[in-house]
Amino acid sequence: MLNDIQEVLFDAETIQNKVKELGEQLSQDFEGRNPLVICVLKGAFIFMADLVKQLSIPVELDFMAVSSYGASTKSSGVVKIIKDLDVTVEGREVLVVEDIIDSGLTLSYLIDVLERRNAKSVTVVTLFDKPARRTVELEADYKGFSLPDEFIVGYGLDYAEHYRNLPFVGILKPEVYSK
Ligand SMILES: O=P(O)(O)OC[C@H]1O[C@H](OP(=O)(O)OP(=O)(O)O)[C@H](O)[C@@H]1O
Ligand code: HPA
Ligand SMILES: [Mg+2]
Repeated sequence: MLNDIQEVLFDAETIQNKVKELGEQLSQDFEGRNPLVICVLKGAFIFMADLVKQLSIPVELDFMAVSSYGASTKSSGVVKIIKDLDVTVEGREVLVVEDIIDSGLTLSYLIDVLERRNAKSVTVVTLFDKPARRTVELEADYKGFSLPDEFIVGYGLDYAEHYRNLPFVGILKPEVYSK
């Protein structure tokens, strides 16, 4: 598995420091707002788990699974809800937790769904951002790291469901997906 990584971009400690920083900022900004924190599965599961441990305010958690990549390094363009929320977002201050914004299609679809369900506010925190790849205009309210236009894996991010368990984030060797 490690042989498939071309270069480590962010080691475990660098990621933890950034997650702590984001958690402290969000705790200040969401003080008194009782946010509903939504994890976008599967990719965001590790970021979500680490981030909520850094929140010092009361929060409620829920999970939603969406998918558009499958076993590809390019978005299919079709975002599918695989698992919906258990609770209603009507009137709630929602914080969406994403691992990465790439084309922006997943989040623009999700934000639209949450707004149509009458969330009071929708805020987005993403750990990674690839601004060069956007096909729809979209900015996260909070972001960890900006990335070059390379396909990355680890810390929740997969290629064909593999590598999610790596504790660091690295660039996948192109020969792995062009095989
Ligand atoms: O901005 P975009 O181009 O839409 O890409 C970002 C989305 O793609 C990945 O999810 P994926 O569809 O691979 O599902 P997964 O989280 O289960 O791996 C990632 O976790 C984001 O949710
Ligand atoms: O670079 C990426 N890696 C893994 N999953 C992704 N989904 C969108 N971009 C990426
Ligand atoms: Mg994926």
